[in-house]
Amino acid sequence: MALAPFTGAQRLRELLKDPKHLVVLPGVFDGLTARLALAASFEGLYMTGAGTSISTLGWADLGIATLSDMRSNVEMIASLNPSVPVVADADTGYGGPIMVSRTVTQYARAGVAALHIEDQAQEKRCGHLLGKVIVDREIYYSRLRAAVNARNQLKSDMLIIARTDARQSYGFDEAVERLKAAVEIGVDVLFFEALASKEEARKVCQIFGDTPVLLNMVPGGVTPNMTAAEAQEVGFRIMILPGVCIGPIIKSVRGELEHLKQHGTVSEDNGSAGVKEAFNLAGLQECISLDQLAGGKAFDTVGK
Ligand SMILES: C[C@](O)(C(=O)O)[C@H](CC(=O)O)C(=O)O
Repeated sequence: MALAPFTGAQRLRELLKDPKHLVVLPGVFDGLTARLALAASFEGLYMTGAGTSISTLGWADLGIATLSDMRSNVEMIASLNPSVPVVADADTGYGGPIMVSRTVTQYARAGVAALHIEDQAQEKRCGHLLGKVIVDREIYYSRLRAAVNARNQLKSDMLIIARTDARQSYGFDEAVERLKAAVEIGVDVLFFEALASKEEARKVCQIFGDTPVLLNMVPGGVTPNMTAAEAQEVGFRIMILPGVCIGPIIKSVRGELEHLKQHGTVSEDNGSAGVKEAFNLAGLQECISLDQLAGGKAFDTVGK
């Protein structure tokens, strides 16, 4: 709640100045996962669209989440610690250039450090699934131009990331061409979705040299698994792991629910992170201090 000494966008730009540094961003999608990642002191967070769609709407990532669903979620996440950069999924930009412009403006006002816009059609899906429909180059470029123009007009520090999903339908060279045009348009970071091998990954990082390239590490996806050390050695500058929280949550909560159904009570593990720990994780002490500093007495005994 305190004023941030610098914005997330400024911090991300600082981190990207070191060409040898890899910024690792765990995928978060709600207050709890964001708090856990902040407590683990990552340099930044990635707000996954897939996770947001599943957790806030209860539906798969098929272009169902709207600009306002995504903006309200990222605004909440970015507000928890405004100095920590939040890179956010902005899918297709949610429409033509006018909508892309609105998306960029709303994300910038929400405190987002960087957003990515892709070249999938509105009926989009996870970049590692089959049957993706890709829009023509000109439609994609107009999305990116609208994004860069809106950001510049706002005089915002927010970075624009161009994501291409063209690899699957049109091949490696077409995806590279699209990203080359994206650099000309003025984007800051490149996101080559669903790289098919480590060799391809290395080639992309070499082709784009100074322009930072982002790696999307999806377990069980098309891209071979790489550790942070390997990704850094290949030449990536940012690594997002959209599934790092959602997978374990599904597994452990499902197990716990099955236990309750079978035994009529929670498992021994269930209380391992009690309610107090959960509240502490979610800023309990910070809120008590804030109240007391203002002369409030309401929470004096809350922790006793
Ligand atoms: C990066 C991504 O856009 C996301 O929503 O997090 C997804 C991740 C996923 O579906 O696992 C993607 O399209 O890769």
